[in-house]
Amino acid sequence: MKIAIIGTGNLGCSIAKGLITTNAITSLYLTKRDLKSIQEFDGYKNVYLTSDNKEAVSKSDIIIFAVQPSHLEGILEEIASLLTENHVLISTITGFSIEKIESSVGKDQFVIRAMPNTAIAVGKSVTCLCSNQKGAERIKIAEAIFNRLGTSMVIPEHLMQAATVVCASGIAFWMRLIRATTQAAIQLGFDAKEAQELAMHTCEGAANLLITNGNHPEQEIDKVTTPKGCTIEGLNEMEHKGLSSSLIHGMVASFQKINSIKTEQL
Ligand SMILES: NC(=O)C1=CN([C@@H]2O[C@H](COP(=O)(O)OP(=O)(O)OC[C@H]3O[C@@H](n4cnc5c(N)ncnc54)[C@H](O)[C@@H]3O)[C@@H](O)[C@H]2O)C=CC1
Ligand SMILES: O=C(O)[C@@H]1CCC=N1
Repeated sequence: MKIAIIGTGNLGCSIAKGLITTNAITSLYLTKRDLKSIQEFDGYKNVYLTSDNKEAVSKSDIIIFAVQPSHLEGILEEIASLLTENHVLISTITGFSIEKIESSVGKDQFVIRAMPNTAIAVGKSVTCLCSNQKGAERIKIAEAIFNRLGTSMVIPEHLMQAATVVCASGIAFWMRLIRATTQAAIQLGFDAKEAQELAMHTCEGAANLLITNGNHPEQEIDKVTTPKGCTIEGLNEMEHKGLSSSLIHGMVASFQKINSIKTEQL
């Protein structure tokens, strides 16, 4: 696959790492206005760094956009005349609708929106996908790319903002939970390195139990909570202090922020 990433910042670098380590490319063009911060990719076979978006587009078939929302429209205008019937356009841009992309490139291009997360760098992203009518013919290609880099789910476009909160911002939310459990483990006697190792592997184990067994979290909780034991004591104290409620409130606030940015700035 001849892939270009337009805007190699935090997410673009994560996607590039995932694509390179899984050997998923025939060629990979990485663009950024200032190439200094992406020199780590220089020297990889078939990987090209350029600040020329037009060159990247004309030499690639699959174009992944990973710039800030305010930059996308200008870039689409810049490259629109170079697009052919073969190009598949994949936008990871938060809050930028298919309709708005089509207003720059037309309805006859394959347009796909993808919402991955930074775990794509290690092949563990869950990526939500949707497409325009034409793009439905190429959604399998997008699924193939993102399934190599984790898992994917095709969803209706109206759920893309929610997917951003749950999956993309979700990485930051889970990091905070891991950090908090690490801090607790230090207070309970482990050194910082051991504490983080215990916290992150416990988190991985919990997620894998659900992924492998397909159970509801409460079924797994029931296996751990000895009556009158320490687990239920801790869980109930966390709930008295609002653990579930604060997570839900935080995610709803995040969702409201995306929707307000959409109407104010795009
Ligand atoms: N960071 C994340 O975890 C996720 C981000 N997103 C979305 O991905 C997009 C990028 O996010 P980040 O990587 O965090 O932002 P970022 O600011 O780290 O990266 C954007 C990059 O685009 C480059 N850029 C700006 N104008 C350009 C141009 N004309 N040509 C080429 N490159 C240009 C910038 O130099 C920068 O490196 C955003 O729209 C965000 O909503 C989506 C899912 C997850
Ligand atoms: O925080 C943000 O607005 C972007 C979207 C999802 C991850 N980063």
